[in-house]
Amino acid sequence: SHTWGYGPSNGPDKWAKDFPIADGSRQSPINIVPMEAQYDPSLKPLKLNYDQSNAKGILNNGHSFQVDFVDDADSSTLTGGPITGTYRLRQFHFHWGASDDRGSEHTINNVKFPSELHLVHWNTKYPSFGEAASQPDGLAVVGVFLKIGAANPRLQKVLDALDVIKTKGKQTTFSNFDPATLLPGFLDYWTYDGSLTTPPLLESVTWIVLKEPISVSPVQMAMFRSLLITEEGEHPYYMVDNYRPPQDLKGRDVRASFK
Ligand SMILES: NS(=O)(=O)c1ccc(C(=O)NCc2ccc(F)cc2F)cc1
Repeated sequence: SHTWGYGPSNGPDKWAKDFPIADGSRQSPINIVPMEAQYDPSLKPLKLNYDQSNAKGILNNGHSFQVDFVDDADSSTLTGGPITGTYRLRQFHFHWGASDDRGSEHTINNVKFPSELHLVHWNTKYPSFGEAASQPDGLAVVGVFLKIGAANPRLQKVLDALDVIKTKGKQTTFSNFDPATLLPGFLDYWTYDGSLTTPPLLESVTWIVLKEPISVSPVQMAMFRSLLITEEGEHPYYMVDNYRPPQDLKGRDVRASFK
């Protein structure tokens, strides 16, 4: 069976065939309209406590690249914000475009950013990521927009590792990296109930989308686009436009942590 992707024959408009939840009631991403978000004074500040020694490896999975973390203890956690309890960092990854005018999954007033970072966490009330991924309160993903500007030195360490994971299935060790260095100065956020933005599109994600973007330079964006979705030896296709467009809100509320 041909697997899902972002091309004309296996892209987001085709996913509902194999994953009917694609047409569900709490799908992600969404377009965020700040004027329609409700300020919720009961929302707590986000607490992201990451241990840089938990970084394990970096992998090209054929539709993005991700940095995986050791998640067998509460050493890299997300607490506070809209969530109750403790969520453990599992991995972070990005989505990006073929050009700087697109690439993010969430949009703000229909404005697309060139890329979006996702920090994926799972609720420790469940025994594993896989278990949590099937629960309505199982996952929490922090989304961070990347905006074209000055080169981002903290991002550069991740990008420098890409040349050894060019093709699908390649991975290498990646250690001593604190993903908190990728976060903007202020952690104001919007939050809503949503889903994974790639198959299996499970409706288990509390989304926490930061208002403040981080910077990325055009040269750094070109490094994202040098990755391949194809395996070594296959005809090469570049990994670009690996973003799902915004989905219907279907009556959901979007809350803001700030006025
Ligand atoms: N872009 S996003 O942040 O919304 C996102 C985050 C994680 C995953 C994921 O882990 N997929 C594989 C996967 C692995 C195990 C499992 F049980 C479920 C499952 F989706 C997919 C999308």
